[in-house]
Amino acid sequence: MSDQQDRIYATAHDQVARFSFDDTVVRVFPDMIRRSVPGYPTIIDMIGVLAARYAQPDTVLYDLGCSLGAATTAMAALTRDRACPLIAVDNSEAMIRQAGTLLEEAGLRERVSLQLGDVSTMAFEPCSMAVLNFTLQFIEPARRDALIRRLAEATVPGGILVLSEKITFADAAENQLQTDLHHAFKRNNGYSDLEISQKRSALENVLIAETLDVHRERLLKAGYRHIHVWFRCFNFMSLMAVR
Ligand SMILES: C[S@@+](CC[C@H](N)C(=O)[O-])C[C@H]1O[C@@H](n2cnc3c(N)ncnc32)[C@H](O)[C@@H]1O
Ligand SMILES: O=C(O)C(=O)C[C@]1(C(=O)O)C=C[C@@H](O)C=C1
Repeated sequence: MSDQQDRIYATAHDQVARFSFDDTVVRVFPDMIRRSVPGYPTIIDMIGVLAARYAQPDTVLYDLGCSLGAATTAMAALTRDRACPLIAVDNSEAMIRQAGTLLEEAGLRERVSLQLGDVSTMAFEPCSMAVLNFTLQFIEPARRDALIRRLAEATVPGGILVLSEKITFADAAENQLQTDLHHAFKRNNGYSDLEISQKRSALENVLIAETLDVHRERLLKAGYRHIHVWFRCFNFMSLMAVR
């Protein structure tokens, strides 16, 4: 059900509706994210590698805004030797339903607690790794500080937050260049100019990107001690913040 090609914005819409993670998106999500986010497969693989290094026994591993559970699956595969419960959360019913099917097929339903919920209001248990893989950008900016602070408080010493985001740049020319290069990446992956522009309208005021400096300051203020950007391509990056 979820391996179809993304053609959602291929035909002209009179009015482009706000982007939402509904059934239509779920059906094409693996194709959409792979063709829209530069380096997405690498980022997923490396989340597994980071889990192998940072997962501490008897602490939780969180996948927050898990969509179909790609990061959960990568973390589970590389931490089989440790008693770390995995908790995967998303506030889209359609995503959670399909994630349940996929985790079942992968034989992971026992190990993973899949929860429908809002990550900006949920309570966190002591964790050694939390992943926000392209999720924070969809959370209201006014709620971001409190979420990151609560996550930092729940993270055990030596534990990490992996934060992947689309970013903006303070310098207008650089912002334009990186945005153009991202659009060239999408075009090279088969998206038309119409698809690119309609998707962009749909994401307006839904995906609210911030600069790397804003992310860095928020993380340091929340109590993370070190921040390492370990992946960047055009206007997409992933960092790890160490508690
Ligand atoms: C771009 S997708 C994340 C991709 C996923 N982490 C992965 O690696 O494949 C963003 C996800 O965040 C979820 N989301 C957005 N706001 C949320 C919130 N407040 N609480 C929980 N999930 C949220 C969306 O439903 C969507 O599934
Ligand atoms: O398609 C775009 O232009 C995006 O900004 C990418 C992005 C993301 O960063 O999450 C936006 C929504 C979809 O979930 C997939 C990818």
